[in-house]
Amino acid sequence: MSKIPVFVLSGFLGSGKTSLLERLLQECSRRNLSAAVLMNEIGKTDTDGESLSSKSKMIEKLLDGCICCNKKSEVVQSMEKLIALKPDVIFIELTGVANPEEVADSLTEPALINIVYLEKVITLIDAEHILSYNSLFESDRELVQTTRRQIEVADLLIVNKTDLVSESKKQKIYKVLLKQNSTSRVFFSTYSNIDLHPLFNQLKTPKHTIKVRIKGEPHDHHKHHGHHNHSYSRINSITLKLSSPTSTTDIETFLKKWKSNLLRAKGYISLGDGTYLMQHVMKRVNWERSSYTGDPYVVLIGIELNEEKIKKEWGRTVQKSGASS
Ligand SMILES: Nc1nc2c(ncn2[C@@H]2O[C@H](COP(=O)(O)OP(=O)(O)OP(=O)(O)O)[C@@H](O)[C@H]2O)c(=O)[nH]1
Repeated sequence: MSKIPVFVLSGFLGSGKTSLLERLLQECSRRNLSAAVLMNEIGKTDTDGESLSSKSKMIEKLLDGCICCNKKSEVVQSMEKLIALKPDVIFIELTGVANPEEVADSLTEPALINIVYLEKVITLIDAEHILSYNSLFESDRELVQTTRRQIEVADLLIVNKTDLVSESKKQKIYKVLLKQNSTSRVFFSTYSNIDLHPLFNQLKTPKHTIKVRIKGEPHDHHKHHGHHNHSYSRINSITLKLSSPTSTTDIETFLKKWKSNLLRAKGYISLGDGTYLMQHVMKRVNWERSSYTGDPYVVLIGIELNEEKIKKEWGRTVQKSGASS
């Protein structure tokens, strides 16, 4: 029996992993390949899963924690559930603050090693923000280290969001990436739109040996005297609910208040004329009409977000919207 190829999709918060996953699922369906997905979200709620559930029926979700830290023990169980469905290929989308090595390591667990193999670690790079990570996260060396490892261990680097940067910035990013990982192929894209043929054509010759190819120093978290190499350091997430329609201005004003502590926010929000998927990466906000019918919510992911303060401010924002709607 040939082993099932596993693609690990890595990259910092908001870099374009889900956009790539959607393209990969479309390509699988075009090729009549059944695809299973293991999704991991730091928060308790799963915004991306809503849009993906129409594209794959084989989805396992690990919420409220990071697959490479406190959820690591559950990876094997989730993978076994997916394997039982006999997919042709499995995609694992990591949280933006996960270290892909840890997941690669999980695939070598006895229960999985003879059934799956790591085909590729693909790391998405947010072209707009990558060059500011060092200064943005200067107080959090662990986070800087994680973003570096995501680049260093990648088999394929996709510099995404190139519509938001100049040609000279693209060249600068390319040079930085080459320094950190000289063997990976580098693609430039918008909305994670790359030529997927080479990725799939290679799958015609299934491999029979596990290939957990980690570049650089071998990493063994057991050597850290029992201290697991956590990737998400001081990152936390907060889920906020809202019952009445609000406005984009109120939400965006609320989001701005948390400045650089807020790295990512997403959720389904009802505005006057229907429900929207709101996506916020660093300072940029996108609103997209959605057919979501569940209860509206927003998830905030950031560095040491002050839950009490945020919930209080949210209360004021929601009340204001409620009063004016
Ligand atoms: N301008 C622009 N926006 C993009 C591009 N790619 C993705 N986005 C937007 O960036 C936001 C985040 O994209 P996702 O694909 O959800 O990123 P992600 O890495 O899965 O995000 P998380 O896993 O939630 O951290 C969404 O609003 C996308 O529509 C791009 O190339 N250009």
